[in-house]
Amino acid sequence: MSGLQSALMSRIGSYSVGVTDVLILFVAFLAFSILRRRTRGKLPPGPPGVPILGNLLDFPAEYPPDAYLDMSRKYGDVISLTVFGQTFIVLNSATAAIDILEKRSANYSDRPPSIVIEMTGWNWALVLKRYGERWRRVRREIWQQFHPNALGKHRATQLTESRRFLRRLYKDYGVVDLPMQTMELFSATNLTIVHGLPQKDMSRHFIHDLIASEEGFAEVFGPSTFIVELFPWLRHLPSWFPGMGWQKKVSGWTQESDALRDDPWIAAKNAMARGELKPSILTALMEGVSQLEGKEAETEEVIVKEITSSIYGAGTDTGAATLYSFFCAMLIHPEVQKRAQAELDAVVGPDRLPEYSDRSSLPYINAIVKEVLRWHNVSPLGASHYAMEEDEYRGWRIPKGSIITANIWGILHDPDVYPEPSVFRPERYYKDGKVVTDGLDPATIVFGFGRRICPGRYFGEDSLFINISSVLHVFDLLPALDKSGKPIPVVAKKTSGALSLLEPFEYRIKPRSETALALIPDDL
Ligand code: HEM
Repeated sequence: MSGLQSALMSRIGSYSVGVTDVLILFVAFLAFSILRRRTRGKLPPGPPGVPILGNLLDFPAEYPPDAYLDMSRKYGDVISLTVFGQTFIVLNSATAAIDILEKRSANYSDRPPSIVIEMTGWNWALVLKRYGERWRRVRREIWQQFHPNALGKHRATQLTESRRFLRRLYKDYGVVDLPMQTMELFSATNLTIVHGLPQKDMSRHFIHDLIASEEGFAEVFGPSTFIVELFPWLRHLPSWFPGMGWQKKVSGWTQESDALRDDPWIAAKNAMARGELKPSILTALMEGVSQLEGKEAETEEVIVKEITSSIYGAGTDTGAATLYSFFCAMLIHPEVQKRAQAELDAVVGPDRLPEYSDRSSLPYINAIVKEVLRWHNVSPLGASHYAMEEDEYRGWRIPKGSIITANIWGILHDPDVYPEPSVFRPERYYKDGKVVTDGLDPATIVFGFGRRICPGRYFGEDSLFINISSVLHVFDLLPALDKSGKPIPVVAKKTSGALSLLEPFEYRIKPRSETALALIPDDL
């Protein structure tokens, strides 16, 4: 049973008081919905559903993006599902996602309202903020730091952290697992650029905060499925009251969300007090705060914390999970690895590591970056958007308050658009020694749409470029061997969830030569 399905079921199951009232409400509601549907135009097609429950049982039990793509073969690229009067619209083609979420962004830039988000305080994170003044302010500040012309100032840190990553990959091979290695890389890069933390304060503690907060985040990130969303007054009942067990979960998630927001901030404040904080996004923003006093200063400080934590929260595990999938792709496709290394040998040569200035001369590496983003897209359903007003698309009605999901994974794994979608093939975007996307660039899809499009997209791609090129320049990535010395086959198995990871796989790492190994600085 899918998260949404089981949670909605449990909503029904856990409601034990006033069943008759609820039934009357449902019947009245059903009559009202049928009448409204008849008079106000049709919703986009979708499974027919059943009385009362609507499409509750149609929500996919297994990996939803694949199931939505299958559904779209029957009903078309825009499908609708309705549960208790809430319309969910799933967009399964780039055309529909761009038409609705991008071209009509003025109407679709809100996020679904959620009492659980309010209760947990998760709305400090930009990605969950409702559309409005606070969202605009936080987003503007983040964009100023990560638009294409601002990226140059971050590159020295990205390079240093990338070199450290190479060293740890080799030195800690077999001691620290690869998912943790990639998390350390992105965590350290962000904590330096965003918070200005000195090297000695880089702790796995912040990574653990991120991992610990994932369950609660996943729950609030998808449309929230708690009974309190239907009956808001339940939030005022004590947690010992029958049926209020969910409140304990919410309280745990609140603590985890607070820790993710506050821990790097506290570490930065401590480092500042010791005079050890480095110039960073945080120090630049706090300079502005230091000119203010009283309440105004307090409010501004909260905003700065929301900015810095939003970047750390959104930009660490997404990058790490994507880079992890790159390693998997290289083990499965040694021919891609060899072709990339030939390009690196020709352009960069044996005497140095790749630099950002090499990027335009490394089209095959750039094609790999695009294919990594597509092949294992880590945010398969993106973030939900919310229709602020009623709308019409291709003659269908999109009611005000509809929750709109772009099936990013489905769009990027549609065999009609990307033949043999499960095969990792950078050649999809590589022709005659150039990157040619022919309108198929995954980077225009994976980062979402419209006014809510990921503000870290250029920075994310920059990080992937430097790390992918550096790893391939120095190392051969190989499957692990079993006891009899045979390579262990690697299978890319994805996990379901708001952030999709690849399940762990074993690997070996081998320096391409002594000269290549010697390129990794040991004094960083
Ligand atoms: C491979 C890496 C990444 C992927 C696949 C990714 C994907 C996404 C997606 C799908 C969204 C939702 C867009 C929408 O609502 O339509 C998003 C939002 C966001 N991303 Fe990223 N992202 C990545 C890296 C980053 C990085 C490095 C940063 C920070 C520098 C970042 C910061 C954010 C923020 C703050 C939002 C919320 C934007 C808003 O709601 O207005 N992301 N990202």
